[in-house]
Amino acid sequence: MTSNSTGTHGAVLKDTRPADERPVIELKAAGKSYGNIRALHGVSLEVHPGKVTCVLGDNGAGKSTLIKIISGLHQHTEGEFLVDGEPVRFSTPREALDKGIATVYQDLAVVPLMPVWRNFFLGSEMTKGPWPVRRLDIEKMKKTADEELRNMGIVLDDMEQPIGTLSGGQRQCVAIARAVYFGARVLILDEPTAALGVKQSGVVLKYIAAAREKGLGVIFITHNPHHAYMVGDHFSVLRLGTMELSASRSEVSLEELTNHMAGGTELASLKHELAQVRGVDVEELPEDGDLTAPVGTSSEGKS
Ligand SMILES: Nc1ncnc2c1ncn2[C@@H]1O[C@H](COP(=O)(O)OP(=O)(O)OP(=O)(O)O)[C@@H](O)[C@H]1O
Repeated sequence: MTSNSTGTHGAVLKDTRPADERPVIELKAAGKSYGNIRALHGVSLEVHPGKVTCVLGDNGAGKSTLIKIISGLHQHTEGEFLVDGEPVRFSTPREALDKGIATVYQDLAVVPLMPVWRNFFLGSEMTKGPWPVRRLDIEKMKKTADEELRNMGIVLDDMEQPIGTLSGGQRQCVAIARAVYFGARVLILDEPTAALGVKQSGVVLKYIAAAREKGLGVIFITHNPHHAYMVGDHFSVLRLGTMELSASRSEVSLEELTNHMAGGTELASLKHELAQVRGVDVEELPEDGDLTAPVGTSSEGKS
């Protein structure tokens, strides 16, 4: 893959790629330390319009730190962060939003007892100023929210119903539709399917695919390689703050991605924990991952 490059004195060289191949967001060997704790190190990642970049990783891998840098909650302490080819360092989430970067967190910024349509416009200019707004405006807002949701495949009977009565998947979709309506170019989705069952995960995944079709760049944070592979164009696996894998769809199969997550990351962490509990070195545990076998033996040949 061709890439932008950095000069010997740290100056950003011009991106020579054709305009339609340039990323909206680019991290180059980026990192973040919290005091002595190095949460992220040497991470490179690109987000392109109309593409879904999946970021996978175990607990503590650095996923939240990565999205906090991009969404303006924290600043990187190493490397570069570029938006539209320009180095940036956001001080607030508002600055990220102004560049069209919207983050949808798992615990949504919605007010459960408020109607769906008001949540859709929550914080927007349309609901600021003296309240109540004119009946006409309310009808217009309801109609707009309804149309925007329908556009992306969610049909609700009543825009007046409290958003808390919707399923978790539908609430995620309202938040995504809201970000799209208010002009997001990049959506950062923080584990949007984590708390959902199969059917609701399907609803959200369909919505992610719809956002992609609309030309948005998406960063999809997830623990689930199957969910990632259903909608992803590129897969980045973080492990202990560094990028363990960065591969496009044609470069990695679902099986390989799953093995990376389950076989590599999870098993390695579990073995590390178990070795600590048993007070032995990791090397002394069975190679084949049979953690029931006695220390210093292999489970092969076990009757
Ligand atoms: N504000 C902070 N101060 C100090 N250390 C932090 C802070 N935030 C995160 N860390 C540390 O940075 C590392 C990466 O954490 P991060 O939350 O980014 O991981 P994660 O992949 O999002 O994990 P999870 O899936 O559990 O949310 C962890 O070791 C964590 O303890």
